[in-house]
Amino acid sequence: MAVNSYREDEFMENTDKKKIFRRLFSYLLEYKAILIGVLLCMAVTVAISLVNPLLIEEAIDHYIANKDMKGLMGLGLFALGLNIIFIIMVKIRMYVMAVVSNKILLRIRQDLYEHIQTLSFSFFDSRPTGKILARIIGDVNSLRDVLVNVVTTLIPELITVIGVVVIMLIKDWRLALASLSTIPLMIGGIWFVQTASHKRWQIFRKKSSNLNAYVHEDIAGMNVVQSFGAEEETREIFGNLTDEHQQSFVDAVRYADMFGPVIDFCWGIGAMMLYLVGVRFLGFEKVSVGLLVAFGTYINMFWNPIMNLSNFYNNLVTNLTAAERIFDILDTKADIVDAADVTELPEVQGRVEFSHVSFTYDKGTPAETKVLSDVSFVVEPGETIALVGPTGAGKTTIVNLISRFYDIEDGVISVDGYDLTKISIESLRRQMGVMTQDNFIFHGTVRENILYGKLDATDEEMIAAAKAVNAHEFIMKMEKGYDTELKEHGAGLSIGQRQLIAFARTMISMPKILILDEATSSIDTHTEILVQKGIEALLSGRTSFVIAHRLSTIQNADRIFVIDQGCILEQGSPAELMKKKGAYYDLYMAQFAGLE
Ligand SMILES: Nc1ncnc2c1ncn2[C@@H]1O[C@H](COP(=O)(O)OP(=O)(O)OP(=O)(O)O)[C@@H](O)[C@H]1O
Repeated sequence: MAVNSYREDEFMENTDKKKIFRRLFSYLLEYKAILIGVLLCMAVTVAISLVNPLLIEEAIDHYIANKDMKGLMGLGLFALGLNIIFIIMVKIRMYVMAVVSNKILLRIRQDLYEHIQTLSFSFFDSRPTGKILARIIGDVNSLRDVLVNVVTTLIPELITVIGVVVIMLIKDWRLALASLSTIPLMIGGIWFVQTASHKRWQIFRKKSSNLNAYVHEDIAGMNVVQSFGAEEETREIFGNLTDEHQQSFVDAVRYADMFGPVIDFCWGIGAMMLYLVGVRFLGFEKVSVGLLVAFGTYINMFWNPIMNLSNFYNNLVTNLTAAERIFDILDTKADIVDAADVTELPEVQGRVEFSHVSFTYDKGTPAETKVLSDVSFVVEPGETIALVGPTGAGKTTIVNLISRFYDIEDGVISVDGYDLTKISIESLRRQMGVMTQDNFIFHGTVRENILYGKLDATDEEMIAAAKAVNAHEFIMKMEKGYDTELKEHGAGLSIGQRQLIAFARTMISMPKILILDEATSSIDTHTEILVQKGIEALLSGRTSFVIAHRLSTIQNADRIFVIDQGCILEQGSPAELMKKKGAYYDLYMAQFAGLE
């Protein structure tokens, strides 16, 4: 059940922006030593920029007023030297911050990727792949500017602003107050703009995510789209989604772009107040030209960083939603996790027991609509169990529960007497082999795809596994044998060939418990007989569960479970069930009637 698709916006809890910012900042703190170096560079640049207006005041009031050209030249050279140091420091700071921010993005992406690997099936069942990709790629990239600007803008500009205010107050408190009289207006304006734009940036990110989800789904299902000639419909859906995306962007930008004019307005009024108070009320006898010029520079030095800070804030508001979405995933707890006191499952014999197991995918579903209700059975080591029954009966669900891909609501599932919730998931899954109809083939060589089952296997083991499932022959016919490059999803291979490679991958891991969920359905009958022989040889003495709609493939099973509506309707050997003339007999006759 998908809780959201490309049609619906993702639900996000309201988060505390300060907390998100602090958390993002904590990534920076891991580079404390480097950041202290950067801040020292910046302290030098801030100090130089604060001294510059004083040099101008000195030049005007002392050297120019006294026509001291020599002194003026000396001061000019001194200013030049300071400003060369300024440029070098800025370059160093920019380079170091680019390296640090990239390292942090890598780390966040790695954390996100590793965390997603631990999440349970229910997480992936409930959201489209495209939306997950949007968070790993797009949202993480959006954080780059925020991280760099925290250090290069927030800290130095704040220091500059405080420094400027202090110097202005010391030099002339009346001019200082006049220049800064519009600060309350600015705070009110920015608060209004950020509140309005943050909501709209959240909507924009959700719309981007929807678009991503749709494009991903559309490309993955391109063969269906083209074979049903549905290009027109998909174009229309895509068009609607891009319209929504674009509209949400325009909406957000409309508010975000108000940051600049608010600052400009307050800056302009502040400058007017400075000259009004300086010239009109105080007069030239109290305020020297040099002081007024210095104040004119300081007022720019105050509002310029304020403008930069507001741009930073704007950028923060825009991208904080990306951080929210990343932390939302990082905070998603895996449903299926090891309890604190789990033990390692030792090497198993393969006895599987279900005791009064009930299960539903949506917790809290009424008893009568449960996917499995009160299922009990015992499978002895080495037994081959075939699960048959109508579509949606619950066969796949039963085998998924043995691997503990989902947790049950009632009852106990155990392997060799070990309750699955009391043993580590890794030690359980390591001893299991699961093959489904649509086994994934990764981009890489045939060898890499097979070795996925056992990374340290030797070439001999790999060839033995491939031979056992009769994949060796067709692999050797490929251009470069085991070194042939396969495309993503196994494009370029027949479905049967993909399954043979997946079989070899499962075989090489030599599982103690094997699950074949419609695994042989795409192999032609001749190959299937060969594969079956291989499987039988490899798995003699191992427990296996085989789900098959083609009843001809399960005639060698020790027992057949007929599953219907989440219950085991009947069970027994193929011969016993035929004799019983119950549900299995009916299924068998329905498949083979007319063939005899
Ligand atoms: N991930 C899921 N989320 C919610 N419901 C699910 C999920 N997977 C299966 N179901 C539901 O659980 C029921 C049993 O599904 P299951 O896949 O076990 O049937 P099955 O017997 O294996 O069917 P088939 O022979 O078609 O593969 C069905 O009603 C199905 O809709």
